[in-house]
Amino acid sequence: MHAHQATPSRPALSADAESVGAEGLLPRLALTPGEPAGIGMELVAKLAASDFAADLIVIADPGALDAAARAAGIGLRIASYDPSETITARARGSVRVIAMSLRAPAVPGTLDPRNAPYVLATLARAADGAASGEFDAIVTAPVHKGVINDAGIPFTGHTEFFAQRAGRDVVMMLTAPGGGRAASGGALRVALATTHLPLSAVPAAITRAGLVRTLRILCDDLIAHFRIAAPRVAVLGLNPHAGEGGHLGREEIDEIAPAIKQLRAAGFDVQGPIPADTAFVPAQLERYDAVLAMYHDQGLPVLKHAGFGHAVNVTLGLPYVRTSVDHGTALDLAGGNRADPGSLLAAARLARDLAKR
Ligand SMILES: NC(=O)C1=CN([C@@H]2O[C@H](COP(=O)(O)OP(=O)(O)OC[C@H]3O[C@@H](n4cnc5c(N)ncnc54)[C@H](O)[C@@H]3O)[C@@H](O)[C@H]2O)C=CC1
Ligand SMILES: NCC(=O)COP(=O)(O)O
Repeated sequence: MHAHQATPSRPALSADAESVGAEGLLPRLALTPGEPAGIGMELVAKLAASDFAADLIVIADPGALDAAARAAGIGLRIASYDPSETITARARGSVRVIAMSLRAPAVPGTLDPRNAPYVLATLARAADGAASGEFDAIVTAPVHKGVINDAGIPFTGHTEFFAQRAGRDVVMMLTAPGGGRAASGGALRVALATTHLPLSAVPAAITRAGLVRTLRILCDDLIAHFRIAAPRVAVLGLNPHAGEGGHLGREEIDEIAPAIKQLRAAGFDVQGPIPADTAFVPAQLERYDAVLAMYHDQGLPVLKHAGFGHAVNVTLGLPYVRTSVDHGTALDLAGGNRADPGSLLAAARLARDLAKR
């Protein structure tokens, strides 16, 4: 059944066929467009208009999705989602939708806290469907963390939301094409020991036990899902010069080095603590498959400098695959058909690849 008709100008079948599964079924990806005042719906429409081979299940308000697509010059074919239906080909521009209703009209560029429960409901539906095996993976477009909190709902990010719902410890890792070790595909991979918390709270959050958990998840995932047989991981220090032997801070001595020692004793090739200011010079990066940064803005500026627009955020440690874009809601671009879908496409590709593995 078509909830919203709109014929794409050229409804060609997907040519991106290498990814079709052994039984000929397309992998089923749950897509959450995120903040309705941002660029998420436009990006989802642009992904749908491409020849990307997957069964795209968009969890969103269908009217708002259609309007955002039209504003970008895309005529989507929006069908209602029936879980019992599987598909072997997707026409360009076609998506299936799990309909959820906005609480207030979506106005590009203007946040409205009344839509926060809607945004979280889309994430919850995606998480529950992925956990039950209904979806092969989740791909998320950006949410606005501030407006969800403005609505009175404590929320720090997708990563923490999915971790809590799944009851798992997770690790945020971003991967950008190029800039990393050639032997493991050349990608620059930056994982974070801490995620969305005030800078003043970071030192107390850097603990030996937490780092051991994070490094185990990171190493295990690099081996199992990224097919790196014996990953080499660089662990950054927290303080300038990795603490300068304790003269510029003790976290390296008290927490970080003992965690590294524990991982090495368990057979993992984990090095550090390495001073963060030189860890990202090309000769250093060539030695490592991933870098563990101690906090968000220690690692992500470098990653985004290297690959903004093509990088992917992946949550390691979940019982299902979840990837996301490398950018935020870009309220300044919303509704203007100026949003680059490169990162969402890369996130969808990685989700599909990881789900196949
Ligand atoms: N995965 C997620 O849900 C993420 C959400 N955010 C949220 O986004 C909000 C806004 O964050 P900002 O720091 O302003 O970063 P932002 O990424 O939204 O914008 C930074 C700059 O990049 C540009 N930009 C972003 N995405 C683009 C795209 N696809 N194509 C072309 N240009 C693009 C924007 O126009 C702006 O100039 C934050 O409040 C945060 O909560 C931020 C990062 C990730
Ligand atoms: N800067 C990365 C970011 O904020 C993404 O967080 P999440 O919403 O994917 O947890």
